[in-house]
Amino acid sequence: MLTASVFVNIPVKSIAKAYTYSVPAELSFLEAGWRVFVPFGGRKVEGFILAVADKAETELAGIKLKPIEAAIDEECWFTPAMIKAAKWLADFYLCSLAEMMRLFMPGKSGLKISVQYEAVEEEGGHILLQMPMYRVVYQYLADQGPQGRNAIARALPEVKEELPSILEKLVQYKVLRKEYAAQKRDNARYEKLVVLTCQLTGQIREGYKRKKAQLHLLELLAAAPEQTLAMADLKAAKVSSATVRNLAEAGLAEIRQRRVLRDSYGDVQADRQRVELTEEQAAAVRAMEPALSAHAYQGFLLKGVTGSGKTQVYIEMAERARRLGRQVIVLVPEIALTGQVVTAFKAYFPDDIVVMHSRLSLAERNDAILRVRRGGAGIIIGARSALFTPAEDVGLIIMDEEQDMSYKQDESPRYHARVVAEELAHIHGGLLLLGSATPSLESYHRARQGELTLLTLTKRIGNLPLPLVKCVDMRQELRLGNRHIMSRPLQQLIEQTIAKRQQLIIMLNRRGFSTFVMCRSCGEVIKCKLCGLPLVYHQGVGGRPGRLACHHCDVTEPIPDTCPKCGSRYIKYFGSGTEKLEQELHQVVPSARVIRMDRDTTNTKFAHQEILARFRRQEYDILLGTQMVAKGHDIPNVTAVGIISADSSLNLPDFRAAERCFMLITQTAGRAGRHTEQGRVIIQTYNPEHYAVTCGIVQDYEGFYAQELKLRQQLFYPPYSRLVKLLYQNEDEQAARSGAAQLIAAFQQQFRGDKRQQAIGPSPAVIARLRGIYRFVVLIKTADLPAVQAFLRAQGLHLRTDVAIDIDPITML
Ligand SMILES: Nc1ncnc2c1ncn2[C@@H]1O[C@H](COP(=O)(O)OP(=O)(O)OP(=O)(O)O)[C@@H](O)[C@H]1O
Ligand SMILES: [Zn+2]
Ligand SMILES: [Zn+2]
Repeated sequence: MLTASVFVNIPVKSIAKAYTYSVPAELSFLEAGWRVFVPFGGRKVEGFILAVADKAETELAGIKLKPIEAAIDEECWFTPAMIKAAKWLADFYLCSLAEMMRLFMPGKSGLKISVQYEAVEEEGGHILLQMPMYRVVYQYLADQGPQGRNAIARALPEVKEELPSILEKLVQYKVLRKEYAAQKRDNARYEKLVVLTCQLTGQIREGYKRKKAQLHLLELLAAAPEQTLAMADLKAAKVSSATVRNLAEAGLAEIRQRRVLRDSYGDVQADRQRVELTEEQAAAVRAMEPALSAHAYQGFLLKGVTGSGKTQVYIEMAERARRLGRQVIVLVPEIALTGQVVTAFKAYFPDDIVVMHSRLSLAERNDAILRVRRGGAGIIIGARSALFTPAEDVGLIIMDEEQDMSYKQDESPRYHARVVAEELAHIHGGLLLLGSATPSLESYHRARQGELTLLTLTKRIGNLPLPLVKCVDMRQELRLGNRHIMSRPLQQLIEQTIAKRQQLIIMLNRRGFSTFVMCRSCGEVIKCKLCGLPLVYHQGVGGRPGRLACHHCDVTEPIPDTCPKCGSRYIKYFGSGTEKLEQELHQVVPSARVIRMDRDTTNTKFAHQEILARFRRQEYDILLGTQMVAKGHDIPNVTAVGIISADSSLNLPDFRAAERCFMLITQTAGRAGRHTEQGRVIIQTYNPEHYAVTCGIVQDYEGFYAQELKLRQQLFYPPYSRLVKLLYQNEDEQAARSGAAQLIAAFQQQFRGDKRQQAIGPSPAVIARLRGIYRFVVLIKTADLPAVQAFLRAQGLHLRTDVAIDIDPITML
C-alpha cells in the first residue's frame, strides 16, 4: 500500500512532526513535495508530503491510516532542494519544519480557511440565550444558515464589539457549531479572448454586408495573429461586446479564457548603456567565472567603495549564469532599493525578471512564482523573501549591502538571509556573492580567514574622489546659541548646493532615539553606575513618570532634571522626527523644495519608487528621510549630504552600535558626488572623538575594522563568538525568571569551566512586560554553536511555546 509521510501546516510546536497517511489509488501520482488536503483532528488541513513509500500490508497490520483527501495544486509545489533547505533551517534555528516550509510559499498557506458558525437547533432553549445579545446572534444564524464572522458583524452592527466573545461562548456551550471550510486560494487572473472559428470566405462576407460592425470584427480577427484578439483590445478598436456576442452565437467566433501572469514591474523600462568594465570590475568577474560553471558552492565577498560599480559586476555575473541556463536571485535589503536594482537589470534582461517582496499582493507573488516555474523568468529580484522562490537550479545568489540589518527577520522564524542564502547555494552547487562598501564584521572576518574569497573595488567609477566629510560638534552649536536641529554649517551647505542647482540628501538617524537620555549641552548620556551601559528609557505607566533601567544589572532610577555632569537643563532630549525637521528646513531655507521619505510617506506599494523618481527628476532639492535614504541610491545630481545625529545609535546597549554608526556614516556620505564632482558631506554629532565617527569621516573601513575587532575579541563577541538569545515569557514574573535561571544553571553544568561557552542573565527584556506577560532574556555566547544547539534541543527548548529562540540575534534589545 502507498503511504505518505505528511507534515501538517500548523505551526504548533507540540504537533510538529510528520504523520503517516495512506495514498488512495487515484492519487498514486503524488510524491514528495506535493501540497495536499488531509484530515487532521476532525478538520481538513493543508499538509506537505515529505516522502512516499510503498509498504507491505503486513507492515501496517493493525494500523488504521486515514487517506489523503486531495491534492491542492496541479503540480508538485516543493522541489527537493526546497525540502532539503527547509529541513536544514528548521534544525539550525530550532523551529518546526512547517514554519520553515511556509516560507517557501507566499501567504503561509495554500489554502483559504474560512470559519462558519451554524446554529444547533435543539439547544434553542439554552440559558445563555436569555441574554438579548446572545439571542440575536443565535436567531440570526438559525434564520440565515451558517455564516462567517464578518458577515454576522455586518448584519448585526449592534453586537459588533462583543461578537468574538459571544461566538466563543456559544460554541463552548454547543449552542453553535464551528465549521471549517478549506479552499484553495485562487487569485489567478484571466483574460478574455475572441477567436475566429471559421474560414472567412467570400460567402460569409456577403452574408454580413449589412451588418457592418460584425463584418468589421470578422476582418479584424482574420487579420490577427492566430486569429485571436484580446477582449480588452477590442474596446480600443470600438467593437462592442454585443457584436462579439452576436458572432459567437452565430458560431463564427468563440470567447475563451487565458490565464495572465501579472508582471508587477512590467512597466519599468531602461536603456542599455554600453559599459566598458573597469580593470577592477573585470578582475572580479574573471575571479568568479570558473565557479559558476563548476556547479559547486563557492562564496565571495565583493568589497567595493561606494560608487565603485558593484551593480555592474552583479549584472555581468547574472548574464553568465543565465547563459549556463542557471537561475539567479538578487537580494536587496529594502523595498526602497528594489526599483533601482530592477531598472539596472531590466536594461540587460528586459523579459527575464520577476520581483518578489512583501508589499506585492499574494496574487502578484503567485504569478511571479508561476513565471519562474514555467521558465518565463530566471532572475528573481527582491527582499529577503525572494530567497524562497521555487527555483530548480540556482547558480548565483547575490546579496547587495550584505551588512544590512533588515536581512534578519525579527519575528519567528528568525532567520538571517545570509545564512539561508549560503545554505541554498550549497544545496544548488551555486555561487554566493555578498557585496558591500562596508561588509559586516562577520563577513569580512570570514573573508580574511579564507572562508569567503575577497574581491575588492577600490576606486569610484570615473576615478572621482570619495566625498569630503566635515564633522560638526553639536555641543559647540548649542554653546553658540543654536538650538535648532540643524547646525549652521549644514544650513550653509544646503544654501550653497541649491544655489548651484544641485540636490541634497538629508538623513535623520532615528535609531536609538527612543531609548536613551542625553544632555544636549555636553553630550553626556545617562549610564548605569554599575556597568556603564547606557540606561534605557521606560515609559511610565498609569500617570507615573518614566524611569531609566539597566538591562544588564536589573536596576532602575528616575530621570534626572538636570545633567549630572554639567548641570544643564537641556536634558531629556529624545530626538525629533522627520516631520519636525521638515518644518525647520522650511523656516531656515524657505526656497528649498523638500520631499520626505519615511515610514509615514511610504506605506503604499510604489511609494518609494515614486518619491525617488520625482526627486531624480529634480522636482525637489532635498530628499529628507530616515535610514532608508542612506543606502544604495545612485542619483547623479546629488552632490551633498547631511547626516543628523549620526551617532545616536552609539548609545544603544548593543555591541554592534559602533559598527552601525560607522556604516551609516560611510553609506550615507557615499550618496554624494558619484558622477560629476566630489561630494560634500556634513555630519552632526555629539561624539566627534569616537572612532566610529573619526573613521567614518575618512571612510576608513580597515581602520575601523582593526579597532572594532580588538574590542570584539576582548569581549568575546562576534565574529569571535556566535550568540543565541532566549526570551522567556510568562504571566508569572517569578516563573519567567526562574525558568531562565534554570536554563543558565543547566548550561553551566553542561559546559563547566569552558570559558568559550557563556550564558548571561536572566535580565529583563527592554520591553520587560508586554500585554501582561513578563519577559526575561538569556544571552549565550559560544565558540561552538552546534554544541549549544544540541544542548538547547536536549533541554527541549525547541518544543516550548514560552521561550523564543533567536540564533544570531541582530539586536540585543
Ligand atoms: N564600468 C563602468 N563604466 C561607467 N559607468 C559605470 C561602470 N560601472 C558602473 N557604472 C556607473 O557607476 C555608478 C555607480 O555604480 P553603482 O551604483 O553600481 O555603485 P555601487 O558600487 O553599488 O555603490 P554603492 O555601494 O554606493 O551602492 C552607476 O551610475 C553605474 O551606472
Ligand atoms: Zn551635560
Ligand atoms: Zn548596569
